[in-house]
Amino acid sequence: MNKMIAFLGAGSVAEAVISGMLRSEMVNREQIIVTNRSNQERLEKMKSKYNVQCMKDKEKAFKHADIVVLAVKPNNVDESLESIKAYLNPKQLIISIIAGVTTESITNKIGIDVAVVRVMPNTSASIGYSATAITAGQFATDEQVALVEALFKSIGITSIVAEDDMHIVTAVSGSGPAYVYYLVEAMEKAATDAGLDSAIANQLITQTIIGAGEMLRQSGETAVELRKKITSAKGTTEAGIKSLEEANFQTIVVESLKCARDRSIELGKN
Ligand SMILES: NC(=O)C1=CN([C@@H]2O[C@H](COP(=O)(O)OP(=O)(O)OC[C@H]3O[C@@H](n4cnc5c(N)ncnc54)[C@H](O)[C@@H]3O)[C@@H](O)[C@H]2O)C=CC1
Ligand SMILES: O=C(O)[C@@H]1CCC=N1
Repeated sequence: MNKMIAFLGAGSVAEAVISGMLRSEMVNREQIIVTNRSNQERLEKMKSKYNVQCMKDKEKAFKHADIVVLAVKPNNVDESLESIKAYLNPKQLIISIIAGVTTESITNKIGIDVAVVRVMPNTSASIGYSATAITAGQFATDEQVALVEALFKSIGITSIVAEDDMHIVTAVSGSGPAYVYYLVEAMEKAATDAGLDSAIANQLITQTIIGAGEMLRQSGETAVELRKKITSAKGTTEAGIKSLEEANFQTIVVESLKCARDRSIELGKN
């Protein structure tokens, strides 16, 4: 891949995607340009950490880029696109990582018939473990979608989805790692409250999460089947699961993801 990729926004997800792509050697550091609104310190950090091209001059950054990656918060879409749209042209490929905002709305804001492909990766991109959903906008060709797939396959797995499904995808796999970390926080609290050394607790819990993830991937069994194998009659797991059931754990999780999905819909409307 010998294209120039310019990032609008240098936050958490931009860093995860950039570090993952560099790690995979899909692109090299000279192909990556990073811009931000005003945080010079952040650009300097990206420069020193990844040695990518960091610049304030948006004309220089975006005019000659082949691919433009939008990695700003949904509430910064209007002003940030306004600041670069004069430098964009119909031959470029726009990749939007922004939650909620449709490809149509981005095309309209840019004001030219340019290809927009919307993606929803997650922060595990930084180690090549992103789960990325991809959806194509009106002007994106099959070739451009294939290019986006190849780029994001370098940082994990990809799925092509209908644009309307991006809201639930954002709840499930975009925000998903945060729910897992939240569960880990609770497990660590339980372990240390019971007197276990925190470093030992962290090591055991981390490996437990990795092992469970790999079992889901490798065993060919469903989550229910795997759970049942651990749940001995009258045993410890049964006691723990019973307590989760009494607290309506599944309802709570379903409700949480619904809130995240609704928020994605709301972000798109605003
Ligand atoms: N953090 C995550 O795990 C994921 C985030 N996303 C989406 O990615 C986008 C970025 O999220 P984060 O990286 O978490 O946010 P962040 O707040 O860490 O980064 C956003 C960046 O955009 C920059 N920015 C704001 N206005 C700008 C402008 N006018 N010109 C240039 N840069 C500007 C900010 O300075 C900041 O560096 C959001 O739309 C979010 O929905 C998508 C998938 C996962
Ligand atoms: O919290 C957010 O809005 C973004 C979208 C998915 C993950 N983080």
